[in-house]
Amino acid sequence: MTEGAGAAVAAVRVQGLWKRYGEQIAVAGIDLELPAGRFIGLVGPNGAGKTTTLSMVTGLLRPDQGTVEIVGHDVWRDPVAVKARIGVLPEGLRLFERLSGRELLAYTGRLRGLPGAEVDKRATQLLDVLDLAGAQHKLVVDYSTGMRKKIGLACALLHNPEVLFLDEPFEGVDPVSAQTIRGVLERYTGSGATVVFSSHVMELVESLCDWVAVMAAGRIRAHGPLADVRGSAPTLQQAFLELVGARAQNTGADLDWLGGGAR
Ligand SMILES: Nc1ncnc2c1ncn2[C@@H]1O[C@H](COP(=O)(O)OP(=O)(O)OP(=O)(O)O)[C@@H](O)[C@H]1O
Repeated sequence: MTEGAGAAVAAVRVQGLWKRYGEQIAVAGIDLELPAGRFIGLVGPNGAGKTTTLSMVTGLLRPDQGTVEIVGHDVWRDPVAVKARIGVLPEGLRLFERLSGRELLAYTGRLRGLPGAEVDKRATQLLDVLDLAGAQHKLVVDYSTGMRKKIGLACALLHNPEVLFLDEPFEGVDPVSAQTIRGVLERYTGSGATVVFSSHVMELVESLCDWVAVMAAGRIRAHGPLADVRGSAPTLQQAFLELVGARAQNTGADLDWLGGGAR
């Protein structure tokens, strides 16, 4: 059956995706379809394979096997079309440290092929909204962790992508900056764009996302609208612990020597 004319194209379609590092299987053959226009959380414990998956999905890391399509374009066969449609805030973000925030945005805008005047306008607005206007002429090397995340987000949003990928966007970010980032992302998805972000902070995912995919040991354990994945569990955290298994509930009872004071 062919797709009906009215059928929505998925923001991301992943089929049979594998990645091994030597003996270590980081991503074990995942299939996943992420709907467009949603705020999507990719959650999982440390080492689950989230970063590896996002790196393959955004064309930063070549899979051993499998395909990825972003709004209908193959990431590896049609990289230019894909890169024009996505924004990425990767883990361990590398920035041009010797540029100021304003210069970094100007440079990113020109790389994206935007006219200078449009880049200036958007940069001014983004710097303002993200509360970086006062630091726009400061070198990026002198930015704090939270400021780096915000300027990285501004760079990822500058060309108005259809799908935005964020790897742990709130890590190291203070509550005020987190609220600012959150506001920008909510406005962005409110206009029909898609956000995919990875996190292991369940409360954050639960409060932000309307769609989640749970990953553990390189596999997708559950995916769908937040309410469906949470099921009858009182919180996403509880549902997550049940999904990833009993080991996650180990409370360290064996560490009977631990308690402070030399014994
Ligand atoms: N470059 C690499 N070389 C070898 N092994 C790697 C490499 N990158 C990731 N791995 C392994 O692949 C697995 C998945 O790692 P990945 O970073 O994708 O997980 P994650 O879910 O993003 O974890 P975290 O939440 O801790 O960032 C882990 O077992 C990790 O040790």
